[in-house]
Amino acid sequence: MTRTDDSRYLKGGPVAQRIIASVREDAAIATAEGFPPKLVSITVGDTAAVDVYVRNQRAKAALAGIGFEERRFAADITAGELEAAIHGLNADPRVTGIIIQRPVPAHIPIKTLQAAVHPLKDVEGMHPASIGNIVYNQLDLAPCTAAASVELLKETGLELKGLEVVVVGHSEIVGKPIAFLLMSEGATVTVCHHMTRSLAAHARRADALFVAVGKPRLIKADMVKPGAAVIDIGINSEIGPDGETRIVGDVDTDSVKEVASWITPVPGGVGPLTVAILLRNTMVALNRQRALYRATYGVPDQIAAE
Ligand SMILES: Nc1nc(=O)c2c([nH]1)NC[C@@H]1CN(c3ccc(C(=O)N[C@@H](CCC(=O)O)C(=O)O)cc3)C=[N+]21
Repeated sequence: MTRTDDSRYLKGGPVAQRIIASVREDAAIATAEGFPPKLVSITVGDTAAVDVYVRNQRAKAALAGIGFEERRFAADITAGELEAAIHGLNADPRVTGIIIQRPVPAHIPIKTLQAAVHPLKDVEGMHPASIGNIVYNQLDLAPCTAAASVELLKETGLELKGLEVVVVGHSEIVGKPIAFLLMSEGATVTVCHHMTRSLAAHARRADALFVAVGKPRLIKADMVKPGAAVIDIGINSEIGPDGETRIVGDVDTDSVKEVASWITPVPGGVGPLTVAILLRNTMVALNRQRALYRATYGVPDQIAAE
């Protein structure tokens, strides 16, 4: 079976297209009503790791009718200067959403930057208040990669209530938010990480296995329960047998696909959906800003009725 025809592959592209089409309708209405959505991307220093992501953000934002502006800062900028730039974007009514591309240089504390983004403009869902909302089961604006991964699992049609899920990797931006999203959906979640004693023993019990650690082919066929859904969030570049650089995930896809019932390809799985969710989050942010605007300046019902 060829890679593209195999129905075991859970592809992100079609789901992303659906989301982008619906974002496009909402963005057109908002624009006609005088609230054009706009996303600002911040990259700091060497951006090789995020170039693909930013390129796709720009292309898909254009498709969706969302404005996109990239701000690049030199690696030696201070945290204070960056915070000031973020505060400027917070105060700019033309800016709907701000995304700080990771990683940033080591001398810049990423948490300080994430906390500097106004929660109403936090389209990436990484402000402490946004993460808090996830813990409190308010799920409509979640970190994009985590939300994309969970959305792909839902494409399988598996009942999430009571599902045995294992998440490998406990990063703030992927593993932890996935665990919270799935707990909210009623799944039984086990989170494994570099100190976990027997990764294989845990992984083999999973009906759905999420992997986000950045280790090529960490997950082999004998670590996967037959019939499981495997969501591969890894993005690793390596030199292939042909001498070309290629992107591979954290799962040994060729062997695992013989055991699993569903598996996300890399590329073409979680990645494209991540970008679509970012755009959807931008519309969620815009709607919250508009609600605040209405609450502040809208004509109260009693006066309107007179
Ligand atoms: N604050 C922050 N949030 C992130 O979510 C974040 C980040 N920083 N820094 C970088 C990583 C990487 N990342 C990708 C998302 C989509 C694709 C993507 O669209 N991939 C396509 C590749 C298509 C192509 O090669 O053009 C695919 O998988 O099919 C890639 C990479 C998000 N990240």
